[in-house]
Amino acid sequence: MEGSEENICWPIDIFVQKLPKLEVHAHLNGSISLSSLNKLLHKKNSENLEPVKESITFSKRDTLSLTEIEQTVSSFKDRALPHQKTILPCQLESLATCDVIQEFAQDNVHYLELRSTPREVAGQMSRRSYVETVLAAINKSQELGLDIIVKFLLSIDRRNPLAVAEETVHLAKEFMLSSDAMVGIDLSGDPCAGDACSFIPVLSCAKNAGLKLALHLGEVPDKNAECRELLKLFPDRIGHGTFLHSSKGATNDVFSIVCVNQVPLEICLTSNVTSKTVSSYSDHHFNLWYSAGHPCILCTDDKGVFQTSLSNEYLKAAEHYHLNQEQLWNLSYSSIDHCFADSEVKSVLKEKWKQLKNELLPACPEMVN
Ligand SMILES: CNc1ncnc2c1ncn2[C@@H]1O[C@H](COP(=O)(O)O)[C@@H](O)[C@H]1O
Ligand SMILES: [Zn+2]
Repeated sequence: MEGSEENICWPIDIFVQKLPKLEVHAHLNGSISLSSLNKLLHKKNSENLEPVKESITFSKRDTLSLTEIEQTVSSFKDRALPHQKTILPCQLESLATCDVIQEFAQDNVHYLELRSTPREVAGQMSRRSYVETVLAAINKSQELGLDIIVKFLLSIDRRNPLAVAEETVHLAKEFMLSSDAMVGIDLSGDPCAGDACSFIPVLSCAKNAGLKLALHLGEVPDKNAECRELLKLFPDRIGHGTFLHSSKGATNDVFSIVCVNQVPLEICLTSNVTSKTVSSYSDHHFNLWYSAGHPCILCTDDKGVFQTSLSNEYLKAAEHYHLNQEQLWNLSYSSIDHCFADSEVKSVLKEKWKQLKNELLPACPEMVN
């Protein structure tokens, strides 16, 4: 009966759109939508229909292997770049970043953490200028008056050599001194590639400098040894954590470190099912962790590649795990505690959420705070 009363408030698809949301796991280049990509490609040169059509066909498929995702994500925009003779990589990055931020804002995301791997294009863009460009685009979006706070994490791609990771952390340390937006380091890339443990010293250096750590951990099975070592860093959040539950093959010590420390999990439903690291929504680890009261944050991962939105991820949680509107609101609200903003920003966000609550859940006076 309670459920039917809630439905009187808003239909669920409208509710999830109106719900104020936080996005904390979004890879910049995987978040570029097809419409944005199309726009960028046609900005100066209209001959380049081929790569766009290709991307659309590729990403409309229902499932993608992790390797295919890697190829799609990392070449999503790069495939188009050589055709763009009149626009510089930095300009393209800037436009793409602005579009991604605007799209999240339109989806009622009021706080966004973007992450991206600084990359260089010989003779045209250094890793440093890549970081400067994204930060400038973030500043620009803040000046446009969009109702969204944006932060930035630099990604270490585990396929890259240690020297690149060292340069990445060096850049993050340097830019955090001049920009409030620079908040942390992410470890990502093909989860089967490279030796993630070799990055422990550099990750530790980032943490000691005051940068937050969000690590992709246990994205694929049989990585207990790697997870055990990386968990010794006490990451601030875990990306996916698909195989970190004892019932998903994690050893008891690995499982218990995550539980005891209440390390928040960044949950990407569509991404995991599409990339087949999880066989179905009913088999998704979110079910296990959420029902045990473990901190979970719904995220998109690569909204462009997977053609999703954060509203859609909340809708999926409602559909597959029978979360009611009050639970969805609480899930979004509790995510504020796990974001990488300072306590002042968190207070501002909590205030905003509380104000919006009355409009969103008028018929739910029994709601918890
Ligand atoms: C699907 N699950 C995933 N697992 C691991 N890493 C992922 C990922 N999805 C994306 N990336 C990482 O993000 C990069 C693209 O964004 P940026 O160029 O950095 O902005 C990819 O090349 C990969 O390293
Ligand atoms: Zn990810």
